[in-house]
Amino acid sequence: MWLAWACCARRVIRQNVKAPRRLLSTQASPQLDPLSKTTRNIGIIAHIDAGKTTTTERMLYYSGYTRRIGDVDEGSTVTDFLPAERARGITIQSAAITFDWPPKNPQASPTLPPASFDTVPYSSFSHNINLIDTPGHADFTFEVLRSLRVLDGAVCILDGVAGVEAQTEKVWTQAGQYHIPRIIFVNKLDRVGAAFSRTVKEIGVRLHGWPAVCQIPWWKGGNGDFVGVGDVVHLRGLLWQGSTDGSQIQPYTLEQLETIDKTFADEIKKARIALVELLSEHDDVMVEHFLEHDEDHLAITGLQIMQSLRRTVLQAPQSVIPVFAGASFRNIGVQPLLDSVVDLLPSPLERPDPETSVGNQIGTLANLLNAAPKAPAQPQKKSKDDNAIGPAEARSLSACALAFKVVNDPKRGMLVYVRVYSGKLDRGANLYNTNLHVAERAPRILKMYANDAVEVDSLSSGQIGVIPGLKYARTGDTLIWCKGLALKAQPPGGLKSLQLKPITVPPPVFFTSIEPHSLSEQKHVQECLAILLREDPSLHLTVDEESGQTHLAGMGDLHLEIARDRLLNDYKAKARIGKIEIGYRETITSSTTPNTYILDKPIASKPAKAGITVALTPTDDMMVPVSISGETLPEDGPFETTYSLPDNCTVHITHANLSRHDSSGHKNHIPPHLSLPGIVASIHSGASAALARGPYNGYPVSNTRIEINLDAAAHLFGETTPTAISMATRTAVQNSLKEANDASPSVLMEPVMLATIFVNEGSLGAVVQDISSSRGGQVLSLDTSDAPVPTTSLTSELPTVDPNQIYTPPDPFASGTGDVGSGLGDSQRQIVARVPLKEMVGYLNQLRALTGGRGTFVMSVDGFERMAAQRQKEVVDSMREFV
Ligand SMILES: Nc1nc2c(ncn2[C@@H]2O[C@H](COP(=O)(O)OP(=O)(O)OP(=O)(O)O)[C@@H](O)[C@H]2O)c(=O)[nH]1
Repeated sequence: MWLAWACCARRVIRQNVKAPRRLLSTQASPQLDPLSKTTRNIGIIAHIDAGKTTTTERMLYYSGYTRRIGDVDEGSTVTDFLPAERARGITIQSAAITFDWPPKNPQASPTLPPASFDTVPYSSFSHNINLIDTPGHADFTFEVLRSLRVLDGAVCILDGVAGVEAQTEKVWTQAGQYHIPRIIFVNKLDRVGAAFSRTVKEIGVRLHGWPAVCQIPWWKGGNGDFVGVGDVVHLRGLLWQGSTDGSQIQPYTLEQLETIDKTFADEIKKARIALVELLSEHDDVMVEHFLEHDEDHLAITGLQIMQSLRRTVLQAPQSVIPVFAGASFRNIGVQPLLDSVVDLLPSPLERPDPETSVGNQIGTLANLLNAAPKAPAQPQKKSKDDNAIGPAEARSLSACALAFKVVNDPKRGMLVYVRVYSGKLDRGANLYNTNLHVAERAPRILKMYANDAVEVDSLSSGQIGVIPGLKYARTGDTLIWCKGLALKAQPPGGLKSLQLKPITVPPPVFFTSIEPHSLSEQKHVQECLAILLREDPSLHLTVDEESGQTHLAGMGDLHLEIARDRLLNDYKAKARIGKIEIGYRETITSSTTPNTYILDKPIASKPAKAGITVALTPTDDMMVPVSISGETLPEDGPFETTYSLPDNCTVHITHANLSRHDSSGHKNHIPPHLSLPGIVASIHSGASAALARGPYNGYPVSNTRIEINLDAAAHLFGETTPTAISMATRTAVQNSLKEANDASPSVLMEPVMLATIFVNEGSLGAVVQDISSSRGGQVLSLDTSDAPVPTTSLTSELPTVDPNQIYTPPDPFASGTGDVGSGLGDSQRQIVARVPLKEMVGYLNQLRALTGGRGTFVMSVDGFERMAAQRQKEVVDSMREFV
């Protein structure tokens, strides 16, 4: 009999349910919030083209939110909604969509979840899933990172033919750094050449974890026709009917399988033994179950196995990786995968508290809110320290949320996706943006269900939702709500500087110039660019105020190509966009003595006067990308303020007589309309503007320390305004940069990439030769992808896995046993090399030519390096050719 999945799952699972003797709940406080308890915020991560969007479309369809299955190849998917995504068949923006799994019965009245899930599977109750489909292309790594931040768990999709690919490894490691519990879905098992066994072994060695094979592929008659899966957890076969929408699944018990496909039934038993053995090594409770069941691997219930898997998945670091099988495009395997999402991945209540800062204090959100002294606060007495949160202030915080994504929806306008981390956010709340220090009202709150937006009254902690109509909030901003606080009022004490940990934005390595067709178009072009930047903080914009030239910089050529498409096609900006070029940096080679500049000219027809003293010093040669928080450094004394700027630059401001900690004496030194925070912020913005274009070749300036002396008596006047300070600083720094360049010419720094290249053994020699001779790269390591991969600093907590110790079922297409350790003739090799970015432009085509189309690679910025004189000359000459 064919059964719809939801009923079939319930029935089979119920047969297996027995109350375990020892119960374990990882939930912090299960009764706290029934909604959060039954919420899963999960992401889908993978290499490009592994099938993320295809799988997501099935998830939406089976959960009842779409009436037809969208097709990537026809451009009819829900999640890839940008025209640029649909045209290219790739995901660029991560989209967050909500659905329920198992589907809710629309006729049934709402019920509360069971008090505990100790005796029933989580998937026996409908859960609210917020799913984030992330891009696989390396140019959009930042999109992936900002999504990872708000996830509680992830499904990693692998292409069953290609196995563990370069980008998978990268995203997997990044997710591991955020301690995100992960499960794996081996997709595309219907394709000729699919190798489940090899893929599972690659999971072990490349992703540094023990694969727990929870499903094995069901190849009809043992040959290549993929028809379903063997469910190792519940000991059954699940057969999908070919050429249907996949909603009907035929379950077979082991006894039934014995008669129709004995080899398959035997393999499920072997897989079960391996699974119980593996779990017993990582979970003591499983050992107890094993002994209770007289050491019979098959007698342990499906629920006990699931609970054990869940415990191991939630261990940090995660060393057991549950593996599932399917072919989304053929509609096979998605429903059991969804059950596993609910059963194995954590609710928001089971996740660690987010990292947060208040001024220079760093801790978890709960810690910072509770760190306030326990004694009752003096109601009228205002906290002296602006960087502290007292008990009264902590109590006044009604909600704290992170804006993790801003999308300009063609129909609904600007949508800000938020995740609430504390409290409850109500419709109509006045949200204070602690990054921009502005407040704005949240007129409505939405949940995005596939194509429909549903209005809700509030979002509680752990929930993801969308606020439409916000004017300022950008991706990465922290939004707080203090109930009762007027829109124009500031939150009390340290609350106004409370920030959830920002995401590291990598330095941009490509740029293009943008020029409006006419002066009248300029305003519209600028508005469109502002939207692009609000959506994507990994784009950088610089405007040269003298020449009016605008440069847009980004992470990769595809990144800028997409930005160009959006600007011209989606937003209809009328502008000429230049060719995409490498973003070099220039750096000074000599120090300057202090120069004082006094600006004294009207600004916007009003008298303005301000002065500043500036000196420059070059810093280290090598530049390593670092995160720029825009915050002052904690080690500063009261009379100095240091900002880290992009590209290894710093600005150190000395402000004698003006203490950062005590403003009571400031009125004796500075005009009443100015404040020290406002002054240093203006100096910061002026210095940043000057560094955006260097005097040597117009590239951003790197590796420079700016010493600024603010002498209030000599530099501040009655006509001094923040704009005047900023302009004076900009000119002073520009003058000093010119002086340094005249004394001894600046040099160029070029982006150098860390490339990981996967090739077949036969092409190794040619690829290494090409990298090291023709491209001037430096090969750092050569590994076989079959050999146990040694752990690195990022994976050092994880096991080094011997592939021979991993259980796998036989592959129908395998030339041998699929034993990765046995050294197959055409095994994969991994080359890690440092190569200048200039030499990697268009590399994929060359790699494909050298490897018969089989080579792949990923790269990320490793740093910027000073160029040798000859190389620099070539670059400068080639640039002049285009002028
Ligand atoms: N044969 C087969 N093809 C599949 C399967 N799943 C996806 N595909 C195809 O693989 C291609 C890529 O699928 P997508 O779903 O766009 O992959 P993706 O991971 O979202 O790709 P990006 O968004 O670009 O990273 C499309 O042509 C799909 O039709 C599968 O199970 N079997």
